[in-house]
Amino acid sequence: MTIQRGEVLALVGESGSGKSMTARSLMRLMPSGISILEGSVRVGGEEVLSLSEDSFNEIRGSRIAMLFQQPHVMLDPTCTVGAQAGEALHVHQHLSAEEEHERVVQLFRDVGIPEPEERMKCYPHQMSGGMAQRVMIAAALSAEPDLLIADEPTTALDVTVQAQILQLLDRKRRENNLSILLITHDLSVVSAIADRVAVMYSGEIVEQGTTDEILHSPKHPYTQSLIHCSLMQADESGQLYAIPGNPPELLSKIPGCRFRSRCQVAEKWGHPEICSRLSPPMVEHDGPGCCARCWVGASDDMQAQAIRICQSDVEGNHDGC
Ligand SMILES: Nc1ncnc2c1ncn2[C@@H]1O[C@H](COP(=O)(O)OP(=O)(O)OP(=O)(O)O)[C@@H](O)[C@H]1O
Repeated sequence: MTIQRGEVLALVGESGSGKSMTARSLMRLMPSGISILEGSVRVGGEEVLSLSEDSFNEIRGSRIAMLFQQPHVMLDPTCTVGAQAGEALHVHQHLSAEEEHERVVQLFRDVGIPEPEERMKCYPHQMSGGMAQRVMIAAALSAEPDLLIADEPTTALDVTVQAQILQLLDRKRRENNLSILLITHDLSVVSAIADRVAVMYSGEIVEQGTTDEILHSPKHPYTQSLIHCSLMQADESGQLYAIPGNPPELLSKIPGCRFRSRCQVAEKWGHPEICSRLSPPMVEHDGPGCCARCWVGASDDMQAQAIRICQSDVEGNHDGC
């Protein structure tokens, strides 16, 4: 994924597809026992995956910040919210206690927390979910990061508070030219705030594009099914649409497309054996940055080559086209 300055990229996909783990990997906040085996993370062109833990600490919280789903779970119940919101300032900007206090008051005011001086003295349990999330946003933005990773920031909130928090994030993105990676499975949130969307399935990005293209003209069969599900439409028998089957185990290595066993498009397509045997290529559609990992949308040449490989019954490790 690439996120431009001031852009909101939504990362969507069903539960368990690996969205949160991807976000945590960017921050190097994986659960214990999990490590990054391969890949690359660049911030403003600088590769940060190879940095030492000390060097990465300079970036975490200052250039990349993270906002989590349940503010009451993430906030420390034994510390005042003012102290917690000032922590990144303390670590990264080395302000005096007085300057830090002033800055937190400003931040609280900026994110819409009324009576900030008073509220700073509160403990998390004394705040509503919406106010606690505003504290988290103030804390995350305190060191003026370039990128905010927001993992389901509104899922635990009711719809009116959800709209306020989205408005706040949208305003901060415009004011600070902030880039946001927004993780969600709520497509109404995507349409409200995202510029572009990346769709994840079973640990892989299977499609990327502008919000308009993904929501109104999705190319990948999984994205099409996801949007169909979100419409909550019942069929003639009154059944709500659901994607049949379950995703494969994330760590399982399976030949071909990971969505194959649930894909209704492959069934109707003339060459489903390709989908079962060869890993699909990422195919560009409708201009740069819009692409889908599916054989059905591949060029005639790519499909012909894949058919030849399948027909010649070569069993080697064909990865992609
Ligand atoms: N790259 C990976 N390598 C190995 N295991 C992974 C990887 N990504 C995710 N997992 C495993 O899959 C589980 C689900 O991943 P994750 O919580 O990131 O999914 P999610 O899409 O954020 O789901 P939800 O929407 O329910 O929060 C993780 O607990 C982890 O065990």
